[in-house]
Order: sequence, then structure tokens, then C-alpha cells
Amino acid sequence: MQSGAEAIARDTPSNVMDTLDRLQHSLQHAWDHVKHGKADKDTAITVAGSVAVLAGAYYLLKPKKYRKRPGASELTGGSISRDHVQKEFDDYSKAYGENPGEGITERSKTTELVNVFYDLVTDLYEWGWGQSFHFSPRLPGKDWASSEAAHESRLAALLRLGPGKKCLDVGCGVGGPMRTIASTSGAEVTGITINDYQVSRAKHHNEKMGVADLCKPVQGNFLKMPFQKETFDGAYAIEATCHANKLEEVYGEVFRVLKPGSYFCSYEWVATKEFDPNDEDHVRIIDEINFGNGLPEMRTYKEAEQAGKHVGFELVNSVDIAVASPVAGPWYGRLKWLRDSGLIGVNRTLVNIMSFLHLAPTGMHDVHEMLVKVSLSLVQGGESGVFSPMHLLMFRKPE
Ligand SMILES: C=C(CC[C@@H](C)[C@H]1CC[C@H]2C3=CC[C@H]4[C@H](C)[C@@H](O)CC[C@]4(C)[C@H]3CC[C@]12C)C(C)C
Ligand SMILES: C[S@@+](CC[C@H](N)C(=O)[O-])C[C@H]1O[C@@H](n2cnc3c(N)ncnc32)[C@H](O)[C@@H]1O
Repeated sequence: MQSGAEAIARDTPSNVMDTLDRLQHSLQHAWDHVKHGKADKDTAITVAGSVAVLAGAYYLLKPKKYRKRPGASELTGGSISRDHVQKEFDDYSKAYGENPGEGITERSKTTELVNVFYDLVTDLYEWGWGQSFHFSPRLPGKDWASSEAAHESRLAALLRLGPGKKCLDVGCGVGGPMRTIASTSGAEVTGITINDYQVSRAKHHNEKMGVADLCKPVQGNFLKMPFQKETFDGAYAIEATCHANKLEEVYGEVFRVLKPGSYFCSYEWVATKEFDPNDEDHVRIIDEINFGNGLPEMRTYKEAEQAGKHVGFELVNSVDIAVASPVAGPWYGRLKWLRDSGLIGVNRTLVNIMSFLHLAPTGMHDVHEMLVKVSLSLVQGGESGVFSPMHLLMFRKPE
């Protein structure tokens, strides 16, 4: 069997391997000094520096098959060719109006802009967050990964999924939730996303994790789904329907493809009852959240409830998971931690280095800056309580 080091040696350019070799030798030399009690300040600096460079090189150059996430040196603009990333980002930015609360000005372009948005951010999300593009409350004694899985599998339980059932994931991203839900319930999950780059990423992960038989990502518009009526035994949407101009349009399509008597659960992005449209700060926070996340506008949770009822659903439950548990940590804690620990700063430096070396497409810097900014707005939205990304709505299609 091939070792990790051999694989790195095979997949890495020889000049880089020479440099790594030299570093390894000076590290060995310095370590011998330390062992024999001859360590001085220079030796300590050599050891610390070499460890940092080796760790950095390993992080950046580790061959793909040993990684769960893309490396900083592999950031792309999804399906957008590298010379068009800057222009697409500039056009995306111009699509947002100047007036408070305006969101996307030409609503006929929303779906196209959302697709561009995900071409621009998908690699950055996978790199800096993981395969599930959503938030979760932090459960006591659990790490973020388990808290995320619990947030996802709650939906499998609510939808009463099990082996032989067919479920729809409305806006599936690169399939993190789909894999959790299919593997906890045994149900077959079909995911739909507007973005074809995400479909290729989702297929790649499904194959790698051995769940491709149960998880089927397809490219398509959730406002006009390529499925027959009454196909699915259940459906869920995780932080995805917020991209639709009108919630009725996407909810109506979900209603059509569900079998009578089955359930639809959605974690909705909403302005909470704390939101005051006359408070300039609240409006600014929501505006910034819309821009940095590809949203046409923000809905209130009441409007979301109404939208479901308008298309024929019965409302079974409506609860803001962000405030439901008195013991869970806040959903924005992970973003806050990334910022406070300095990791967002490290990422910014890496993106800048990759852009300077032309390893990342021109424009990636601006996309990353948009995310840095929106991470602050999201934390402010959470701390002030005016915004929730997880208002759970559970609907039932009548028999
Ligand atoms: C549901 C949606 C996306 C929710 C989250 C998955 C993303 C929202 C903001 C994103 C991020 C912000 C800061 C980035 C950081 C600057 C970068 O270095 C690494 C990636 C981030 C942490 C990134 C990760 C994903 C988010 C948390 C929306 C789109 C409807
Ligand atoms: C924030 S991501 C969430 C992804 C996934 N639910 C998760 O939690 O990992 C939103 C998803 O909605 C999808 N989406 C947005 N608008 C869409 C549309 N009109 N049709 C299909 N998918 C859409 C995006 O492509 C993306 O996959």
C-alpha cells in the first residue's frame, strides 16, 4: 500500500519536493540539537518555522484523495471560467439596489444570479465550512459536526422517513444533509439544485462515501421541478427556499410533487418578531445578509407560514429552532469563533496569497471579502435576535 508521503511525492512538482526535503533535513538537524541539550534561540526558531512550513505545505499540497475539503490552492469559480470570475462577481454586486430593504432589483434575474452566486462561493464554503451549507445550534457536549448531523436528522424523524421511502431535498447544495438523512433513515433522497457545479461535487462525495445508491442529486429549478406530481413520500428544504422571489412559487411546486398525506419541513431564513422595519440598524443588517447570501429579499416568519397555507398545505408546526432550546449554544457561535480565533484572518491571507500567485482566479479575493463582511452581519443578526436561519415550518399535504 502507498503511504501518504509517497503519494504526496508522486503528485507534487519536484522543485516543491526538493524544498520540502531540505526543510525536513534542517528540522532533523535542529531536533538533534534539542535532543542533545544544545538548543538555542536560533534552533527553536528553526524548529518552529519548519514545523509551520511543513504543516502549511502538507495542508496545501495534500493529494485530493486524502482530503475531505478542497485546499486553498484549488479554489475555483465553479462552472465559471477563471477569467470571468471578476466580471460575474461585479455583475452580481450591481444587481442589488441602493435603497434600504430593496434586495435584488430585477427579480426576473434572481434564479440566474443565485446560480452565479453558488458558482462563486461553493468552493469557499466547502473549504471553510464543510459539505453542509447551513447553520445548526451547538448541542451541549457535542462538537459542531455532531450538532449539524442532529439538526439534519431531526428532519428525517419529522418526515417519518424509512427504507423504501422517496424523499426530496429542495436546494441540496453539495449534499451534506442528503447523505446524513439517507444514511440515518435508509430512505432514497433526490436532491435538486440550480447549480450544476454543486451536482458534480455532490456526486463526487456520494461516490466517495458509498451512498450513491440512495442519494441522487439533479440539476434543476425548484420553481419548475422536473418531477411528476405525487412522486415523493416527504420533502425538506434546509436554508434554501429563501432564494425564491416568492415562497408560494417553491412551496407550490413541493406541494405538487408530494403524495397526499405526506409532510414538508423547511428551515426558513426569516426576519423574526424582534425585527423592526423602522430601525435603520435592523434594516442594514438584513440588507447585508441579503447581499452576501444571494437572497432577493427577506421574509417574516408569518409571511412564510401564510405562503404554505396559500398553496394548500396544513400548517403542522412553526417554531424558531434558534431559540427553542434553552441549553443549546447559538447557531452563529461557529462563525463568531472562526472570527475570534483569527481563522477568518488566516483564510483571508491564504486567499490573498493564492490570488497573488494566480492559483486562485482574479475576483476570488472580492468574493471572499463579501463573505468576511456577511459573517459579521449574520452574527449581528443572531445576537440582536432580528434574524433566524432556522425557523422550522412543518406542513402536511391533505389526503
Ligand atoms: C444558507 C446559506 C449559507 C449559510 C452558511 C453555510 C454560509 C453563510 C456565510 C458563509 C461564510 C462566511 C464567512 C466565510 C469565511 C470568511 C471564509 O474564510 C470561509 C467560509 C466562511 C466561513 C463561509 C462559510 C459558509 C457560510 C457560513 C445562504 C447562502 C442562504
Ligand atoms: C445555502 S444552500 C443549502 C444547501 C443544502 N440545503 C445544505 O444545507 O447543505 C441553498 C441551495 O439552494 C439551491 N437553490 C437556490 N435557488 C434554487 C432554485 N431556483 N432551484 C434549485 N435550487 C436552488 C442552491 O443551488 C443551493 O444548493
